[in-house]
Amino acid sequence: MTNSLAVRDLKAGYDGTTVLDGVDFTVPTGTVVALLGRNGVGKSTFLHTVMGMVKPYSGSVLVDGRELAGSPAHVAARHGVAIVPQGRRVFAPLTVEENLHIAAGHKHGLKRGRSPGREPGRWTVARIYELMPRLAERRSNRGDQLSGGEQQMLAIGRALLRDPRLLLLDEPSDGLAPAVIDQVAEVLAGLRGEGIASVLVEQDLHLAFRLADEVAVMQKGRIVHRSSTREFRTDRDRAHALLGVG
Ligand SMILES: Nc1ncnc2c1ncn2[C@@H]1O[C@H](COP(=O)(O)OP(=O)(O)OP(=O)(O)O)[C@@H](O)[C@H]1O
Repeated sequence: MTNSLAVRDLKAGYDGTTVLDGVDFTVPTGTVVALLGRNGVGKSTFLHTVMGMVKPYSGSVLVDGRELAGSPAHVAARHGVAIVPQGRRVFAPLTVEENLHIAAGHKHGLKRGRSPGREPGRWTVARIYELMPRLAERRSNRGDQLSGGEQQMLAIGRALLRDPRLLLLDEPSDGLAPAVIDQVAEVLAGLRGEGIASVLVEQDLHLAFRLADEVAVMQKGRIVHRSSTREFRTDRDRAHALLGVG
């Protein structure tokens, strides 16, 4: 099986501090891998380093076989990496429609109004509305008039419009009510079959277990456990020891 993402001995941090202390991590093509771990172990830093927002000290980040370690985020974006950041940064003063068209514009070299049709792996604003009808209903609302769940959906829509082959999701459930988490989970589950590999950083274990094929656990900037989701969720003692939860 090929890997969409293969990270080797990645070291990174901020101003000389070490946060990632030799991370080895793979995402087989078309699969979802949940990256779990207690607060502050370096999960967001890992996503930011893969995306090119944090420059690594050393190590390798292969995306579809191409070395991206140390490349800036726009290069990673061009090679099919997209991130849905924690806190779902959408443009507050712009409408849903404008937010989506800006993301789509990046892809089409700012040639607006052209629809590339329904090619597999190609996302259009119309397809985003199909996947998330709630966004279609709210298309004229500004980003800051949306609920947390709607903002999360908009952030997911913006990332998809980059046609990612590797999607980095940073705590999509953060700050959302359980019923809303369910809606977001349904959207993410709907991406199955789209050929997108994902890294899902998530504190909500129910969501992680529902979406992920495999589970990795980070402690102190290293991956200390890797298994199938099925194996991990049935081994409560291990989950408790690694994450401090039952
Ligand atoms: N921009 C930054 N500048 C300096 N230090 C940072 C920065 N971002 C994160 N850190 C530090 O890096 C360490 C790891 O943080 P990170 O956000 O990657 O952890 P995390 O596992 O994602 O935790 P959480 O679930 O709380 O987001 C922490 O000690 C944090 O304070």
